[in-house]
Amino acid sequence: MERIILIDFGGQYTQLIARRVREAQVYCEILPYSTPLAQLEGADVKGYILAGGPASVYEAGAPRCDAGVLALGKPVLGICYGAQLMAQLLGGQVAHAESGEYGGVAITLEAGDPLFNGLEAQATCWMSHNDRIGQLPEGFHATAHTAHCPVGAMACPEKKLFAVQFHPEVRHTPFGQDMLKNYLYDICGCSGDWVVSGLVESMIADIRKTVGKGRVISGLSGGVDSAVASTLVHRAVGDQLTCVFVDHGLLRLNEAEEVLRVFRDEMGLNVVYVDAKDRFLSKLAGVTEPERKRKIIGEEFIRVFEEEAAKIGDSDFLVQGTIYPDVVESGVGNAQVIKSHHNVGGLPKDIKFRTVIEPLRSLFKDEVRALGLELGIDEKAVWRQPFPGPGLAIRILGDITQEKLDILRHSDAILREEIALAGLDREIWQYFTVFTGMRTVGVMGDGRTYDYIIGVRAVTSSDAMTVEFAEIPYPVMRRISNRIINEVSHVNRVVYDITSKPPGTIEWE
Ligand SMILES: Nc1ncnc2c1ncn2[C@@H]1O[C@H](COP(=O)(O)OP(=O)(O)OP(=O)(O)O)[C@@H](O)[C@H]1O
Ligand SMILES: O=c1[nH]c(=O)c2[nH+]cn([C@@H]3O[C@H](COP(=O)(O)O)[C@@H](O)[C@H]3O)c2[nH]1
Ligand SMILES: NC(=O)CC[C@H](N)C(=O)O
Ligand SMILES: [Mg+2]
Repeated sequence: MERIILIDFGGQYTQLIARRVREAQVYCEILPYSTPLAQLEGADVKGYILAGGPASVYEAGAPRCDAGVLALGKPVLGICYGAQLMAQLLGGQVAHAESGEYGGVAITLEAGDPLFNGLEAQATCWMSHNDRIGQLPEGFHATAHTAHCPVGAMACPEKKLFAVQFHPEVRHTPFGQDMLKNYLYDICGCSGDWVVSGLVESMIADIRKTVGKGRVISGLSGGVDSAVASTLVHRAVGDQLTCVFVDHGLLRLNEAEEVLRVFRDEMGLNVVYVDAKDRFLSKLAGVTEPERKRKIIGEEFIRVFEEEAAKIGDSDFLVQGTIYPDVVESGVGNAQVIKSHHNVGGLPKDIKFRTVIEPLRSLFKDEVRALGLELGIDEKAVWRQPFPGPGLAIRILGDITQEKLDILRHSDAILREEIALAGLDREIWQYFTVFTGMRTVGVMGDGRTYDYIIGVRAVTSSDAMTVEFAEIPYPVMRRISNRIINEVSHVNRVVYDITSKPPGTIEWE
């Protein structure tokens, strides 16, 4: 399979570039800037993209990739920081500009540049920079400019080197996707062989090869990721697979019954239900720090899986439905640790399984859903809203008690019922309530109350990497708030979270 290597310099939009390349049906792999040249090469690599980043190339210690990528004879596209780095590595000059450009900017694209083939000369692009290329490297010419930026883009077509100061990957650069396609198809010569649905057979073959005659344990949560991962493994090795569904006491109302009904009864998977409520809750008692909670939960999951593996006669393989955002947010590579997802950053060091199988590790959620539909998994499971492995633990701020869990579960069930009644459950990516732990004064039945605030979080997204708060109609909000306050004891106030991601995250912890 052909691939594009995307070199990461810690920018905000690196993920987005990868998504856009994949949307154009070319597989894209993100590697840190520190990757040695030998690992960047490969016959299947059709080209490179150098991504953006917060640093300035002229600072000491600014991240640099091996300059050798520019001399491999394969196309390279620099974007923003990547463009500036290309200029600098090849002898051009980059300096701090008197005024930066942020947001939508008018740009003139030169005719004749293969990157801009078929595009209108006068266009709008999205900029986010304060440095600019002052002097072009030898052999380059400027191929676009804005009022404040004489080198809006540059190229040396003979060497297949191209660079743009703007961000083609964001939707606010309307011609961006067409430009990327020009790069991928005309310049890199890709044929577009990446379709998620085409992966099923090779994934199954890979799993079969890895597992051989061994036994496999799969962590099944009822979410789409583990449903797809488990189904792939089931197709590959049939009844060598045992799915383990852990009830850690942090599930939603009736969730355990529902998961067993769908996966055991309807889909016919071999599912072991483990009641681990007491052990999780006692390990978590009194713990308030979010990262501590995540690490405890990550470790306890593994201990339960190990015990179940021992019961079925030692299984060497553990399957997890880990997907790409879990890996990135856990700070693998250059990325910062935003939060340790229990299945990646929360894994203990001493884990008894010989191999952890994660067939979905490089996919985004919408790609996983496409695979799920391809595999014929129940539509309800495919479109189920994501639910984090640590469950309600990261929706209770502070320590976890049975009383708080009961309040949270009850309010969450009401929210889900009302969202479904309003027909909004497909539109909204995730919606849940949060136990804030704060108490306020209220008046109910002419008496004073001093009770808890429940937070409501509802967001729209396509991949959980960036989100907007959902614009739930006021009448629906009113019903949600009335019902929660009237029906859940010890709650006298409901607030709505209107934060996007970034700067917020979806979960509160
Ligand atoms: N209660 C659980 N029992 C067993 N395994 C679990 C449980 N919760 C999470 N896991 C494991 O951790 C992985 C990551 O959880 P995560 O919530 O990201 O994925 P998911 O539940 O499969 O899908 P979704 O993100 O849609 O909820 C799961 O794919 C699964 O392997
Ligand atoms: O399995 C999981 N283990 C975790 O530790 C975890 N933390 C967050 N999430 C889910 O990931 C998506 C992004 O969440 P955040 O915006 O809160 O980082 C959202 O869908 C979250 O619900 C998790 N899933
Ligand atoms: N978005 C970016 O890649 C910014 C590059 C560089 N830090 C600048 O300000 O120009
Ligand atoms: Mg889940």
